[in-house]
Amino acid sequence: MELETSVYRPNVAVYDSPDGVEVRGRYDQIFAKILTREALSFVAELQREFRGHVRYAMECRKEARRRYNSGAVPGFDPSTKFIRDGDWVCASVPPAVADRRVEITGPVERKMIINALNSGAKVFMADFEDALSPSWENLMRGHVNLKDAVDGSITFHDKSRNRVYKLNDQTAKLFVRPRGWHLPEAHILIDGEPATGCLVDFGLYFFHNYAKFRQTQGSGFGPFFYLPKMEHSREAKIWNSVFERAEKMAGIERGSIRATVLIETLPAVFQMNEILYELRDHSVGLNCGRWDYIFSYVKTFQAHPDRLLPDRVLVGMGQHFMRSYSDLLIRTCHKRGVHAMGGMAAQIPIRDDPKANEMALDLVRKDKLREVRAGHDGTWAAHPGLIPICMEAFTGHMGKSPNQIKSVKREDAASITEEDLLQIPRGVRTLEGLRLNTRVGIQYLAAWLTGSGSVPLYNLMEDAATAEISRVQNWQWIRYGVELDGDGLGVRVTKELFGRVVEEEMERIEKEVGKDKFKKGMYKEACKMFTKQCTAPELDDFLTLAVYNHIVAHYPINNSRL
Ligand SMILES: CC(=O)SCCNC(=O)CCNC(=O)[C@H](O)C(C)(C)COP(=O)(O)OP(=O)(O)OC[C@H]1O[C@@H](n2cnc3c(N)ncnc32)[C@H](O)[C@@H]1OP(=O)(O)O
Ligand SMILES: O=CC(=O)O
Ligand SMILES: [Mg+2]
Repeated sequence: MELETSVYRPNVAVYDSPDGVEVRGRYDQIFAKILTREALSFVAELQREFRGHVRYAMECRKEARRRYNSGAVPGFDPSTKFIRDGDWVCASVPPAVADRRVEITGPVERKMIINALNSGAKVFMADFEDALSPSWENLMRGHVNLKDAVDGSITFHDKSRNRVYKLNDQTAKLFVRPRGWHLPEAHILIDGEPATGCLVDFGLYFFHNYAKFRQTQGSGFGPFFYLPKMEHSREAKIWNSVFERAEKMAGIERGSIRATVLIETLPAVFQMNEILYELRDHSVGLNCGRWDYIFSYVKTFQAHPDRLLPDRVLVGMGQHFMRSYSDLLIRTCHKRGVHAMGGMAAQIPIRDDPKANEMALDLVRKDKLREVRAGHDGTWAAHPGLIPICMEAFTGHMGKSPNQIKSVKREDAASITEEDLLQIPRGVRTLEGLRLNTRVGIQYLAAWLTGSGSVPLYNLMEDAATAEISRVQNWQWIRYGVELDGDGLGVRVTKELFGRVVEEEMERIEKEVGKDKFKKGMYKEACKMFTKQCTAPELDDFLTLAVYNHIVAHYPINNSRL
């Protein structure tokens, strides 16, 4: 089926909502097939049952932040030592997803979904999170697209190239990543309050797709999910209860739904066993979400000027704290019988420069070889052009074995300590680092405000997680007036210096994108928001949360901004 959403006509129709549910997003008859009364009732049930737990978990995050801001550092919890020392394992891996050596990721856009499912990767992670700007249109179209993908009818006609896209016979297995616990969905009010974004993403997708998915993709299991940005096992416990609730509603066996949790916050690295334990009947492993992890390192240590990061480009997987995190994740997952997934290299193919392209591909190759040799069971690719390299690295090492869960135990990683996991990354800070953060942060935000959540910038993939690093690093350098020690000039970062950098980088952006695009785009608005966040007295928790209201469009009353 080709997707044709209708043109906006005010006040023509409203969604058939159950009591206490108000849909304030644009009406579209295609969206109405997703926002059915029954599906909305299911989302409302989830919201009513779990909102108190979510609120409490978010309060606990704040409390932890207060402790870190008063000088504490994250560490292993003595009260859950019995879980870390225990001999338990997670439920066995569903055969349909035993082999996940290469997973492609991408936003829930129609053409990309088809391309990703046809890409030759074992898994496609369809993203409502880092790679998606969560506007009403993007979210709802995403649900329509996923429903068509799961029932196999999805097509896309690229009119400019007169090319029709449809699914191959063999496709990747679908995982869906809902938003993090912290993001609201302002277009759906439940009992007068914005719904929890991830419960909307999960609830709508699960409701419409569980039956078909289990028949056609999961061989009796599923649907499958990725769970982002958790900081504590209590958050995993909520997901586990949500899954049980959904299984009950659907009348399917407990343990049908499976999820891989991204370990992408610093506090969560000390909770990996506990997170798997909470989800032990629903787990298919953990993943090294390296970009958010770096962001989280800065955020966690926002009040620790002795733990400043060097230039963003220097904080790679070779840094001791990053290697320790990946090694401990592998050991933990394999001890518990589940996948230890690697992460995303930021390089993407460079079409117009063969030499630069070869260098970029070589960096990806090295990153994937490091992962598979360390014991990871699979990895992420940002672009279909990277799949052959990732496949080659993993298959070259694993051969026909679907994974390394049983073969690589990494007992040596048992000696990894809190100090290893927190070790300050080494490297210098430069003016070019400040400039790059600024240039990338502004352009990413401009894209996000106009509907694109993942973009190519300077031959790298940029999404919400990588943009966060740029933002918080700038904030930290300004806040502590750091010396740009890599330049050898003794220059310190001040608000005035940053102001000049912003001006000059805006000029550069205008030159690079062209006057016309610059004028039509939201660069000036993005610049204002990014500058405000980088110079704020208190660090905002999330870039996308702070600017979310700018993409909220309420209908049918008027197209208001909250
Ligand atoms: C930190 C994290 O959370 S990582 C996970 C979240 N991030 C992501 O998922 C990023 C996914 N990747 C992307 O969005 C894109 O690859 C970008 C933005 C980085 C680059 O996009 P572009 O420059 O437009 O890619 P490019 O023009 O080379 O695309 C070529 C083709 O590949 C397709 N393609 C590119 N990336 C993907 C993808 N991830 N999935 C499916 N298809 C893709 C394009 O649709 C295009 O198809 P076509 O030839 O049929 O028209
Ligand atoms: O979600 C992945 C990450 O690296 O962040
Ligand atoms: Mg992430």
